Order: sequence, then structure tokens, then C-alpha cells
Amino acid sequence: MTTEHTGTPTLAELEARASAHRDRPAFGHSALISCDRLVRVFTTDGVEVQALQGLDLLVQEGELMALVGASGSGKSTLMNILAGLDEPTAGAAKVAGYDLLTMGAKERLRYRREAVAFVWQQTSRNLLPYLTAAQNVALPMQLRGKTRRTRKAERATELLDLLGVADCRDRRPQQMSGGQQQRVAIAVALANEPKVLLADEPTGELDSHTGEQIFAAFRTANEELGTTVVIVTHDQAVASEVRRTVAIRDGRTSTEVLRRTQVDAATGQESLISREYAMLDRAGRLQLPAEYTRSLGMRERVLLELEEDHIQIWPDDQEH
Ligand SMILES: Nc1ncnc2c1ncn2[C@@H]1O[C@H](COP(=O)(O)OP(=O)(O)OP(=O)(O)O)[C@@H](O)[C@H]1O
Repeated sequence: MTTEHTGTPTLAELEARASAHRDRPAFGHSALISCDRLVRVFTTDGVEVQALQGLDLLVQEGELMALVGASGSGKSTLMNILAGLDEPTAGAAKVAGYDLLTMGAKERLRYRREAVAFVWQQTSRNLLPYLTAAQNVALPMQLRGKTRRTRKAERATELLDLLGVADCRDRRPQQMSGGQQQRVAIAVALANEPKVLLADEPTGELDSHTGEQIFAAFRTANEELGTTVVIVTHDQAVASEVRRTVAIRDGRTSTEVLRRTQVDAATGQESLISREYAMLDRAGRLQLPAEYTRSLGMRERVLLELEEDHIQIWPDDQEH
């Protein structure tokens, strides 16, 4: 309540306002991954490139979601930050309780060993060539040093089995197909029970059938182990299989597609409903799709009208 006659709030009112603000939950407080106005600037030969330009992203625990975007839009930059391999220039990024901006070297190491895991596009980058599949899976557990030796071997077998590559147990990477190597790589990534599994174009080097098997392995990790999975992909088949696909454009999240299955009450038939949403940032900014604005000749200014349950956007009627 303001003191309308003077326009000046009392001290008690100011205190009430401040505490209301303090008690309001922080942005993304319940999310497992939260990126808040994330910025990453690269400077090469005095030239600045803004790879991330205030990116907002929330991922809830237990999600399996895809990130898509044109080449150069900032996907790999974001993944490297989430993996703890790179540091943001500004903004906030928190994953599984770790603050990616302020964590020190020791905490960063623990974060990378225990909280997140990564699967790369290049199959050769994921596995050590001179170790068998089982030894590759046991290695992260060895580095972490918290698992008994017999348990390590057991867990390696369980994971290889879960991902359908138990028969590769004693083979080295060059004795496996690309698809088998990627499934073993997922087993390696899951060895220390990470909260988050990140994958950058994991099906990029594979044919579509093998790509489907790899995607099924990520789904297994998500459904059976509860691991939160974020996959960067150009693969339309992968992007259309997940419940949520977030598009990145020019270093920001621009649109989001949500899918759900609907069962027809009369026939019992299932159909997939997919809806595209535009992202509204916390300052209220909204990016309209270029094809929409172009088709209506919208440029610098648009007319807004608030209706009861929606907002109308019209081309500028004062334009000469
Ligand atoms: N280490 C770096 N030094 C300078 N510029 C960089 C660096 N890494 C990325 N960039 C630039 O940042 C922008 C975003 O790059 P990024 O690799 O994140 O895009 P991407 O969406 O992953 O692209 P792609 O799909 O081709 O992998 C690009 O303009 C890129 O040239």
C-alpha cells in the first residue's frame, strides 16, 4: 500500500517491499540447470565475438531435452560452460547446486568428476584406445576413488548391459562399431552417477539407424537411472523425439517446442501434439519470428493491445 496523498512510501512500507523482494524465490531456484543472462565473449586479435548474449535456460531434474540452432549460434559454447570446461564472462549459471561462475579449481574438478558427464560427437574422443570397454567404464570410478574394486567391475558390467553393449566388454574401441563405441561412451559418462549428462552432436558421425540406437541409449539413461540429459543436435529425428526442444539463436534461447501425447477418449488412439513457444525474458523482451514480422511488414514499432487472455500485436498504423 502506498501513501497516495504524499506519494512517498513510509519506512515500514519500504521495509515490507524489500523483504517481499528478498523472499521471492530466485530465478530458477528449483531447476537442476539454470542459466540466467549468461554472457560469453571471446576476444581474438582484438576482435570481440559475443558467443552468448544473455542466454536464459532452465532445465528441471529428470528432463531429457534437445538444444538446436544454426552453426555459430552458441550451442557448443553453452555446453562447454555447463561441462565446466569454460567460464562465462557474465551472468549466472548453476548446475546441481554448483555455481559455475564462482567455483574454485578444486570444486571445479569435483564438479567435472561427479556432477556432470559429457559425450562428444567424435567417437574417438570419448574412449581411451588402449583400454577395453569395461576398463574405460571403470576409469572414472578409479579417478574418483570412492568405489571398491569389485563394485567397479560390477557397475561396469551393469552399465554395458543396460546400454546393450555387454558383448563389447573385453573389446578395445577399434574392435567396435561407431555406434557401439558411442554406447560404451554413454556407459563411461554414467559411471560416477552424474546428475547431468551433456552430449554435443552424439549422433553426428553415425547413420540414421545407428543414431536411433544411440538416442535410445540416452533415453534408457534418463528413464532407468533418472539422469537429466541435454543433447545438442542437428538431427531432426532426435529433436522430434524429446518432449522439449529449445532453439538458440544469436547466443540466446529464442523458441521452444513442447510435445505431448494425447489420447483420444473415444477411440483410444494416441497422437503427438507439438506446440512452439517464443521465449519471454525477465525484462519482458520477446523475439518475434522473422517470418511473422516480415509477412506483416513489421519493423521498428508495433502496436500492442492487451486483451483479457492474450496480447494482440499489430503493424505500426502511424508508419509513413
Ligand atoms: N574459442 C573461441 N574463440 C573465438 N571465438 C569463438 C570461440 N569459440 C566459439 N567462438 C565463436 O562464438 C560463436 C559461437 O560458437 P559455437 O561454437 O558456440 O557455435 P555452435 O552453435 O556450437 O556452432 P556449430 O553448430 O557450428 O558447432 C561463433 O561465432 C564462434 O566463431
